[in-house]
Amino acid sequence: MGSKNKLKRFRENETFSNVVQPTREEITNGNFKLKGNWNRDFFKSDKPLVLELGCGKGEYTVGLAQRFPDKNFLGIDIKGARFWRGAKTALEEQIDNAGFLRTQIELVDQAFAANEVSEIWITFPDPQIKYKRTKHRMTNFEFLERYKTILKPDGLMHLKTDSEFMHGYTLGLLHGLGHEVLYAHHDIYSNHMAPKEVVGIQTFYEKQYLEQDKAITYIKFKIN
Ligand SMILES: C[S@@+](CC[C@H](N)C(=O)[O-])C[C@H]1O[C@@H](n2cnc3c(N)ncnc32)[C@H](O)[C@@H]1O
Repeated sequence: MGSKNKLKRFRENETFSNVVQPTREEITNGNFKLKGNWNRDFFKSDKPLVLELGCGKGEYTVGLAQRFPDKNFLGIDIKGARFWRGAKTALEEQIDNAGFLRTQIELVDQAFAANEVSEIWITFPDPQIKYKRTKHRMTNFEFLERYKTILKPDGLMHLKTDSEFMHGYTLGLLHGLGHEVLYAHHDIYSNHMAPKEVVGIQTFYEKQYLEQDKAITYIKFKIN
């Protein structure tokens, strides 16, 4: 995408009522107004709050919001020019239970209060395979701890990825840490038992992997 197009999207994001773009300082200074108040002040409705981390264009945020009007969905990504797509679609189609937050996933435990979140979807994260990149892997121990602080005690986690490495790494970690795996499959489109929302929504990255005939994996789990 050209830089002119990006700038246009950045400007439009600023006018979108369903987009929040706080500075890092606004989140980390301890006074972030939306922390603990996402339903009351942003969605203006009291429903279970579901996050999509690394949402890209926001296919899951928008797709799930359409399928589950009784929940609120917030897509999070650092790249505003990407989620512009999902935000614009949600506005045009008047999907008022979908929104977007531009921030670093590392800050989730400062952007949300304890027990504020009911579910977290992680969709096609970069697997960060190299050893030195382990700290950026979105299901590593530190990230799981962050998710745990904001999730309700019975909160659900969903990981959808094409990466066999990410799938195996996460399963191993969950097993080792004694977390509860509720469902796992290494090739969801070959499994007729796969949950509808897992096979019924395809993200931008996912479509490219499917064209390359790659298997798509999924894990649903709880963090104890
Ligand atoms: C491989 S893409 C997947 C996007 C989308 N979920 C999809 O499946 O099409 C990973 C996304 O995560 C975002 N991302 C990666 N690390 C991040 C971080 N630490 N904080 C916020 N966003 C991040 C990137 O900007 C990118 O949009």
